[in-house]
Amino acid sequence: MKIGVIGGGAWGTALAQVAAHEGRDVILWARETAVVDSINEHHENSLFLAGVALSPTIRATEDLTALADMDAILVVAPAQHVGSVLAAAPVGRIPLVLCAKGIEAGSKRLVGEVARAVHPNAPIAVLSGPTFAHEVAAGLPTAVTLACEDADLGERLATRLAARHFRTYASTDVAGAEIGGAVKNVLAIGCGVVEGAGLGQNARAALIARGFAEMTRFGLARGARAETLAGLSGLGDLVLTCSSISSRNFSLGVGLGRGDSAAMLLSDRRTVAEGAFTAPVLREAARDAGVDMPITEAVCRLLEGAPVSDVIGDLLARPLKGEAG
Ligand SMILES: NC(=O)c1ccc[n+]([C@@H]2O[C@H](COP(=O)([O-])OP(=O)(O)OC[C@H]3O[C@@H](n4cnc5c(N)ncnc54)[C@H](O)[C@@H]3O)[C@@H](O)[C@H]2O)c1
Ligand SMILES: O=P(O)(O)OC[C@H](O)CO
Repeated sequence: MKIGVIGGGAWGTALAQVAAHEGRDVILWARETAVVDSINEHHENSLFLAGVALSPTIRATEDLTALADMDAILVVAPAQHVGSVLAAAPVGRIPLVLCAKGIEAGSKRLVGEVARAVHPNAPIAVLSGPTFAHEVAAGLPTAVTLACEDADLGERLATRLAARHFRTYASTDVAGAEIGGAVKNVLAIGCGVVEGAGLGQNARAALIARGFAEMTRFGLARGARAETLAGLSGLGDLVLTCSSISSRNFSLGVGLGRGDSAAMLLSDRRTVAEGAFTAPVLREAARDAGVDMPITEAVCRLLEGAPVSDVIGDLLARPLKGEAG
């Protein structure tokens, strides 16, 4: 099976490394010449995944047409750029496995909806779950959801993308897999704020549980299945990113919790914290759907510069309600 990867960040590189197991050929498209040169000359992505020795069967390119005869393409550009990058890619009927976690600003579309609009003939799958790139690249045990509406294709992709340390669990709930991954990034910023502001571990656990309630309300309103939201791509990833400073979203929140501005925290990053872009569009999408998402609203206010004490005070001052509400 010939695998193409679009995106030479940490996650695209780690997935290329998984796909290259057993000596399989993989072509990775990156937009940075430095990434292409680093992978081809030194078998390392020194910009985004430094220190990991990559398989020599991974070939990098800046030419999207090199992906024209792939059996599947993993799409690992940041969510806000998937549309523009895919528009330039020769996809046709090649299955696209979407690995970005976010919602497109402006259009409010999930990444799958973006991909379908650009390449209506390409089958769509979503790969998502608790997956820090550096752990996957190091061969540490990891499990993901592989969602595809076409169950047969989903099973084939799940089988072919799995490796000994990389377990894929097939699902047909594409929206559920996407929504879990997009929403958890926003909630992870909130958990980082709790950490940065020193609000304690009780508060963090409460935010994870009530954040999961928000994710579930929004997901069900958008056609996701509850079991997907409670699975690897939803709750599993929420727990991971809300518990570790390795998460870019969590670490952004830590900075906000300490009183730094989002503009300052985002300005010196080469890597992407998807939740910062997803939060405002998720807030809009939730309002459109009539879904109450107070933690998402709070994260938006923090990103917009509201003082931490005001935002936390307002969250705590909300009227008491039943847990199921
Ligand atoms: N890193 C992880 O552990 C991890 C794990 C699972 C999913 N993801 C998801 O994968 C996606 C990619 O994240 P990453 O961690 O690989 O990225 P990264 O933070 O390591 O690198 C940034 C990436 O953004 C790309 N980029 C920047 N500006 C761009 C533009 N204008 N057009 C196209 N691409 C542009 C860069 O080329 C680079 O590939 C995100 O949606 C992320 O949430 C990441
Ligand atoms: O570093 P983050 O916060 O983008 O999280 C990376 C992955 O999404 C974890 O599954």
